[in-house]
Amino acid sequence: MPDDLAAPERAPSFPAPGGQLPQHWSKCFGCGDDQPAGMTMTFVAGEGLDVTGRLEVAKKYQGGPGVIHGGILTTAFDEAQGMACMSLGTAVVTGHLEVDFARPIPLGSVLEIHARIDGTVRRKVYTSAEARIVSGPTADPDAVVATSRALFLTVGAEHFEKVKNFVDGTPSSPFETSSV
Ligand SMILES: CCCCCCCC(=O)SCCNC(=O)CCNC(=O)[C@H](O)C(C)(C)COP(=O)(O)OP(=O)(O)OC[C@H]1O[C@@H](n2cnc3c(N)ncnc32)[C@H](O)[C@@H]1OP(=O)(O)O
Repeated sequence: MPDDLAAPERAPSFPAPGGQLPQHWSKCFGCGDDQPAGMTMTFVAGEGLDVTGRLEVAKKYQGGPGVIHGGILTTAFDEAQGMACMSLGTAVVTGHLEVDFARPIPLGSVLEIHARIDGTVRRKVYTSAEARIVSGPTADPDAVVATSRALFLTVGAEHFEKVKNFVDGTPSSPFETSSV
């Protein structure tokens, strides 16, 4: 983490604390409601540059016997930290993401992921997040079961222009911050 982090302003377009965030794109595997294979994560805005996301760990997300696949949890962290970046009011993409898997997460759990922006340096947005099981066989809202850090880069519309011929569906942008 660099020591010259700036503390960005929360964008006026970002929902009020406790407000539901709209999906950033209906075909998104993480949050879209028009993606049959997707995880349909939902998010609520925090007080600052942060969000709390919810994921129901369905049977189809099994990796090892009885537990969530590590890639699914990684995707959930990507989505949650990306949604926290929506508080900037600027489109971002993931540049780097890392996850520490601290405890097994059984199928049937409901995960809450709290994600935040820690600061920015030029176009670089540094984020972090942690996951807790709030419902299910091993629920303990005080225990952190996994943590993540990520680096997002702010991008302009030209980033998505390069791949526009491969888009499946009609792009929508509820915050007017993202081409997808
Ligand atoms: C929005 C809501 C939720 C979304 C959740 C899901 C998000 C996603 O999954 S996005 C899809 C996955 N990500 C992608 O497809 C991105 C693919 N990568 C790229 O397009 C490019 O590498 C991109 C845009 C990240 C960076 O490229 P570019 O814009 O040319 O940046 P570049 O000029 O090289 O670097 C800018 C700065 O970032 C740094 N940087 C870039 N990539 C990295 C990296 N992987 N690790 C560390 N630093 C990096 C550079 O060192 C540079 O730092 P500095 O300002 O100190 O010199």
